[in-house]
Amino acid sequence: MSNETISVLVVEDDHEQRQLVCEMLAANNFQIYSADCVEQAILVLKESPVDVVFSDWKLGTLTGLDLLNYVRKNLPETGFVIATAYGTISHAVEALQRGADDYLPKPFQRQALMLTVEKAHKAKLLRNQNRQLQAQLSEQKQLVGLVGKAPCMQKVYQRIDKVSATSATVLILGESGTGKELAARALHEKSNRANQKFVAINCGAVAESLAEAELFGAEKGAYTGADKTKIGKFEAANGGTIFLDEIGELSPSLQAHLLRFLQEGTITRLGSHTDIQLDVRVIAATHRDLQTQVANGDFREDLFYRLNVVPIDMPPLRERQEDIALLSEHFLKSHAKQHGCELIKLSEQAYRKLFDYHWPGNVRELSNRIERFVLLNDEEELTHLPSVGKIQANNEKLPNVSFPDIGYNWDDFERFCLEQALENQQGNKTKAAKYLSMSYKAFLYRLEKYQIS
Ligand SMILES: Nc1ncnc2c1ncn2[C@@H]1O[C@H](COP(=O)(O)OP(=O)(O)OP(=O)(O)O)[C@@H](O)[C@H]1O
Repeated sequence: MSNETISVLVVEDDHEQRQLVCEMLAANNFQIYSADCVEQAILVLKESPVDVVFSDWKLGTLTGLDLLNYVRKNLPETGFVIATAYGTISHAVEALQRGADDYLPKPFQRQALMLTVEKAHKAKLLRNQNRQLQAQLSEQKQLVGLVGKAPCMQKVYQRIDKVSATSATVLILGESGTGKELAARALHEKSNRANQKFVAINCGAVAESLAEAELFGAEKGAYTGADKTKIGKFEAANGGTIFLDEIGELSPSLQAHLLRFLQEGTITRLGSHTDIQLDVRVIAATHRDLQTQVANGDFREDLFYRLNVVPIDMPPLRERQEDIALLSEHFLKSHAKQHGCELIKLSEQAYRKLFDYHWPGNVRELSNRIERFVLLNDEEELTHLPSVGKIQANNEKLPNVSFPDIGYNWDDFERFCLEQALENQQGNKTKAAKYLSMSYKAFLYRLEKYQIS
């Protein structure tokens, strides 16, 4: 390794020793700074941060460890070597534990001194490189994160920024496709749990009979077919974040379990009596109006308040028209890359039509439409968007349902629609999903939810 530019601060209270070490290093073309105590060393470092600090353990009233603490706190990348007296191996161990790169027992040979200083310098370069890579990575994360500059999105970013440093429970509200899951991931990635797991679960997509085991785990034999212990999503997320999508779909019994976790930080696996303490941040989301669900008695009020500590509202796309061009460009690029297609541009007329559309499926719909455009390169197809007028006209085609005064159970109604659609299409699920203008996956979710076979 070239040592032409390596700068070393030698900290030693014994004048002769200091002189000797400095001379040895200078003879090998290191750039030398020196100090005889911790205080002076700090002054030197403030003026000229060096590549490596070579410090004696014993320095008057303070020790090399005090200097090491200062360096790790204020100049964390700097290499650090500590020289220890013969027979004081415990000092060496302590220094390594506190972040020194190496230690050198006294007395030492010139060669050993050179090797250890070079080793500390290498460690410094690695830390430096690591920091640069981390910075690049977080830049890339931003690129795959939330796109949008509208003032209502700025508010979302500010909220995310403010709460990401805490472990507060967050409730993300907004229509389907507005980016609730993306916001939850952004929150996790900005938090100090970023290196831990982010576990997402759609509460509406798990059959009720399996939901407890899925979320909280189950002991072997807890239910038919449980032939081994199952770790639930909460346990899997320990140390990290759990994202509970469609929280409004949670059954009353699971609402009680979740409330207990939020109050006490513990869960119990199905079939067990032992509490398990966990450290999991909860982010919940829903496209439903939870307050109405509370008023209707479908959602526990106490749980609602526990979840609603910090609400984040994801604005619908029609309320941030200024972001449509930005998002379109983003999806043109990302889908072209994903499918290995040429990057194509949209005409001004096409953009105008996109701006005028009301986007009931929000950003997801825009992404899907642009993806189709990237694959088919058919601008006419992309801009052939149903107008608001047409949607209203469609309302006339709705079946004439009369609602009884005593109210109506939404779940019964949904089940009724699913069964009718299946009957109408002679049990063909693909056709029934199409009949209800629903994706096949969404249709299957609901069949499973209502256990319609
Ligand atoms: N601001 C945004 N920037 C870039 N992509 C976005 C943005 N918002 C949403 N998307 C994309 O739109 C799609 C839907 O987003 P997401 O799943 O986060 O929405 P959601 O609100 O959780 O939907 P649902 O309520 O249906 O679960 C995803 O592909 C996501 O990457």
